[in-house]
Amino acid sequence: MQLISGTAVAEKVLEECRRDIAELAAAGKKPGLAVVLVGEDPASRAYVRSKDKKCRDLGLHSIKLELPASTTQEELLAHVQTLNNDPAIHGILVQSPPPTHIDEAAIVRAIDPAKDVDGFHPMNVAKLALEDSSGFVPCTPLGCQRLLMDAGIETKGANVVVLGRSMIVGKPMALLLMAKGPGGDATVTVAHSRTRDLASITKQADIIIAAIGRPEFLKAEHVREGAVVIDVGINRVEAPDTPKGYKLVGDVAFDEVAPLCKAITPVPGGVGPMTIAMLIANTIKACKQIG
Ligand SMILES: NC(=O)C1=CN([C@@H]2O[C@H](COP(=O)(O)OP(=O)(O)OC[C@H]3O[C@@H](n4cnc5c(N)ncnc54)[C@H](OP(=O)(O)O)[C@@H]3O)[C@@H](O)[C@H]2O)C=CC1
Ligand SMILES: Nc1nc(=O)c2c([nH]1)NC[C@@H]1CN(c3ccc(C(=O)N[C@@H](CCC(=O)O)C(=O)O)cc3)C=[N+]21
Repeated sequence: MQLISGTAVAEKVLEECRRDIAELAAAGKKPGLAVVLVGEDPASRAYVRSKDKKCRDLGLHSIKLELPASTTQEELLAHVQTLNNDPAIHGILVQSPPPTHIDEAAIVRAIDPAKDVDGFHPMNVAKLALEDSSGFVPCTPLGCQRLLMDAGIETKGANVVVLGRSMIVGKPMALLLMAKGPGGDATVTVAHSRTRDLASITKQADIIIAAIGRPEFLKAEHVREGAVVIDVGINRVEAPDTPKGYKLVGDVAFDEVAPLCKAITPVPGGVGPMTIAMLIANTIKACKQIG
C-alpha cells in the first residue's frame, strides 16, 4: 500500500509557485489574493487563516475579509465589486457556503471571471467543460488530479468512480478526469445520494474519489483489492480525549480500506493541503493573465 502524501506533493507545487513568484517579482509584479468569509463558522475561519498565512509565507499579497453573519447581499456584492476593481488583487475567493440569506450563485456571477481562482463562475465552468485551458479549475479537483499524476497513477482508460456531484468537487472532478490528455482520458462514473447499489459500482473502480461529506462512509465492502482511493472528505468528529475535543476524518474508513488499496490518501495531510497549493497556483496564473 502506497500512502500518497498531499503535504509532500503540495510542497512541490508550492516550490514551483515560489519560482513563479520570484520571476513575477523581477518584473515588478506581486500576485494578490482576497478571501472573503461571511459568518463565524469555526472550520471556515481556520481554513481562511491557514490560507492567508501560506500566502504571506510565500510573499503573496493577501487580504482576508471577515464579515459578520448579518452582512447583506448588497454589502457583499459591493465588497466583490471593490475587489474586482482593485489592481493589487488577482484572485477572489468567497468562502462556501455563505449564510442562507445570501444568494451564492449571484455572488459567484459577480466575481470577475479573470479573478475567479475558485473556478466557480459559469464562464470558468464552461471553459472546463470545453477543455479550454485559459479558465480556472476548482482547486480541490485540480489538487486530486495532480496527486494522481504525481503518484504515477494512470488515469487513461481507468474506471474512475467519483462519489459526490457538487459544483466544488464532484462535478468538476468528473470533467477533469474525462477530458482528453494527461490526468484525464478516464471512464468516469459519478455516484450520489440517489445512486442505487453503490457498492456494486464502486467495486468496479480502479480509482475512487470520495467527496460526500459523510465521516468514514466508504468501507472495505465498497472497494476492490488494488484500487486507488482519494479521500476528499474533511469531517470534524468528536474526540473527547484530544486537546481540541474533535478530530478530522475523511469520507473513507481508512483503517479498513487502506489494507486493500494500491494507494490511498490520508486525512489530514491528503487533499486538503493540495487545495491550498492549487489556490496559490491559480492566483499566480490569474496574475500572469491579467498582466
Ligand atoms: N479537502 C478539501 O480541500 C475539500 C474538502 N471538502 C470536503 O469534501 C466533502 C464533500 O464536499 P462537498 O462536495 O462540498 O459536499 P456537498 O454536501 O456539496 O456534496 C456532497 C455530495 O455527496 C453526495 N452524497 C451525500 N451522501 C451520500 C451518500 N450516502 N451516498 C452517496 N452520495 C452521497 C450528495 O448527493 P446529492 O447531490 O444527491 O445530495 C452530493 O452530491 C466534505 O467532507 C467536505 O468537507 C470540500 C471541499 C474542499
Ligand atoms: N469558495 C471556497 N473554496 C474552497 O476551496 C473551499 C470553500 N469555499 N469552502 C470550504 C472548503 C473546504 N476547504 C478546505 C481546504 C483545505 C483544507 C486543509 O488544508 N485541511 C488540512 C487540515 C486542516 C486542519 O488541521 O484543520 C488537511 O486536510 O490536512 C481543508 C478544507 C476548502 N474549501
